[in-house]
Amino acid sequence: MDQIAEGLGLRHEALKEGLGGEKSEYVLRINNFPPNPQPDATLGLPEHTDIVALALIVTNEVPGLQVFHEDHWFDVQYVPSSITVTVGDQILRLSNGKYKNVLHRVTVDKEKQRMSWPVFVDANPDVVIRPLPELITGDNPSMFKPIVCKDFKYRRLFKLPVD
Ligand SMILES: O=C(O)CCC(=O)C(=O)O
Ligand SMILES: [Fe+2]
Repeated sequence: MDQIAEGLGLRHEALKEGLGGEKSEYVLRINNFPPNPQPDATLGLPEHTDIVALALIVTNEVPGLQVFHEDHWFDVQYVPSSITVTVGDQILRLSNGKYKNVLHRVTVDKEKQRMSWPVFVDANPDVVIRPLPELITGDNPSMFKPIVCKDFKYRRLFKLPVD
């Protein structure tokens, strides 16, 4: 988080503070993708962006994560002992669009079981998610309206429009 803040030319703590500081949350999800005899006809997870700030993803040795970039789906290589970091919707909004949320999906393997353990870095539910004031200038007006985190997540989960 500190490095991303630095990449935006901000104080190290700026992003973490924008997520609620010590009250930001870390949630571990365990995904199990059983083998599937028809891998081309099925997805483990359909395309989505994560409604959180960041995902830190650890997987077993079976590849499957794909990210969308410039009109193509790219396989994310499995690298032993590595953590894949993806940017979610909250960082998109806090960074006023400078860091893009990653559209991704998960494919299934014909023979092997895939497992993944993403840790989601999430804002405190009561924090107002808004572009950091340091990033708003005359040339860079705010691209997103402020919204309370729990309302944002509710609207995203139920596919309601969000400004
Ligand atoms: O399994 C993966 O590599 C990613 C999982 C994922 O995108 C998710 O749980 O939101
Ligand atoms: Fe995801």
